Amino acid sequence: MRSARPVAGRGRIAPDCNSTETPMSKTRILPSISAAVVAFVWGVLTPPSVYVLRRQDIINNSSSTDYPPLPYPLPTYTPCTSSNLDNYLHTAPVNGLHIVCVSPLHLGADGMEEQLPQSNDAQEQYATINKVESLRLTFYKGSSSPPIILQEKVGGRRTTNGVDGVGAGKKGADSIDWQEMRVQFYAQLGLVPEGKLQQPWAVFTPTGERIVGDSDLVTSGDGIGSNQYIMSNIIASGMIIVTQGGNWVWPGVREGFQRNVSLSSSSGTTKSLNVTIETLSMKPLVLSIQGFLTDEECDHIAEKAAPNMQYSGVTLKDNDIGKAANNWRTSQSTFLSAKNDPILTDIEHRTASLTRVPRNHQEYVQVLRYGFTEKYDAHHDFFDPAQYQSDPNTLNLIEYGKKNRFATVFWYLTDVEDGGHTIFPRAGGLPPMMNFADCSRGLKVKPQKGKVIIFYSLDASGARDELSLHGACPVGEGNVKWAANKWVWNAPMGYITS
Ligand SMILES: O=C(O)CCC(=O)C(=O)O
Ligand SMILES: [Fe+2]
Repeated sequence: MRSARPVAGRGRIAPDCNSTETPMSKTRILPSISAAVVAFVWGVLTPPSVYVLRRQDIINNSSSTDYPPLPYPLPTYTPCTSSNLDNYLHTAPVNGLHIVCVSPLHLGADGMEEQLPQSNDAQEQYATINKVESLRLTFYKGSSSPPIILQEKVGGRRTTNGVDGVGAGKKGADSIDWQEMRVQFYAQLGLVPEGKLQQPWAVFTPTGERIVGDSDLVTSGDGIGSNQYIMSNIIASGMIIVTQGGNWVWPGVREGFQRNVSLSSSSGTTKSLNVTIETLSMKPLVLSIQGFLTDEECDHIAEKAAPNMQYSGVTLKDNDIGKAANNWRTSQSTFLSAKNDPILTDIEHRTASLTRVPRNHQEYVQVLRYGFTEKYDAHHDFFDPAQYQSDPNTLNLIEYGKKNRFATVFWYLTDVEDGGHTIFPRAGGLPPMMNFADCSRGLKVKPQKGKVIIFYSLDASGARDELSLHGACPVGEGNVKWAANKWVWNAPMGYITS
């Protein structure tokens, strides 16, 4: 069952087509790396330094000037206070999940560096975005604390007299070059670029809105996707999250951790929904959300699927070719398209909002029905290319491993009184199994109508998580379990386009 981790590609860093800077080269990266080493040693040898905020009259000035609004909304400001950080930091490093705190700075009238205000007040935000000349960045590699806190400053563009931010040089968000900041991210967080088997890393707000990805082309001007857009969003957000895998992963924090999250509706037709995401397991990452689906929605899905349910297959691995699927899986299933079905369409949008992964990464929903004794032995939802070497269709689909099922959003459509648990037999790092039908070990999730769980088959770095092994335990007498798989890939797949 085990497989090699995808080898991260080490391609060149694509220069931004519209950048006025020269493409990055080793000569630019090397000083950054030395700076990173110094910063690292500094960070390890000294306690985390708290930047001392110098009061400045800039705060008073900010209301006296009217700054024009930006042509896009800015994210909510999340200050890196210890209580906010508590919602993102882990006691052990998480592979591929990083936190960066961003403080905007400028040189005050006295030539001293000053921290600019950050808040949710629009005028204050615009003032800061117009005045910023450099940033102080605090890196939490692996989103763990303590101890790796590094401080780095990204300077503003060089001005005519060669000093950052002084004289006739540019001010404002556009004076800070995303390309330069990107180099710091590579150096400080140990990121790897997009490669044959690696999706590009990406930057998000703490609520999972994507700001920019490493392979994004930066557009010119000041619209969405421009340098100004990226920097304004990063500054306004205050805290930002970087995932090496390029897709949002809700930080699990610890078992039992609860996070309140607001979900957007599909097209303004339904009201938004507030849910609580609870961490059931850290390894693998399994999250649970009660009341995600209404009873009516659950019934609608099961009724719609019922006429087409079939005892059906699994994608056979090389070693299993010739074997019948009911060796492992005795349930019935069918795929449902949401086309012309406003209820399903709405749930797909809600699922996209819940995962913060766009809807075009989803497969059609696969509805499942288990009668008495029916089950699905432990398996992974990802495809390990090593196990599909004689299946060119699967290999092409997954691009030899660059693309894969990333997360499963599993919808429970009925209550089940006896049996029918979803089981994660390696939860917490338990050893590999000998008997894949063993329902006696690991984390067991009881089916409850309207509840969903999210489990991540790929970790935040994009690597396949062997611990995401899971199965469905046999259903007890007199019970029927209806449920559904909403598989979310790590890249757009073209199944769902509209
Ligand atoms: O029914 C369950 O609880 C899990 C089903 C499953 O893992 C699958 O269909 O891939
Ligand atoms: Fe599964």
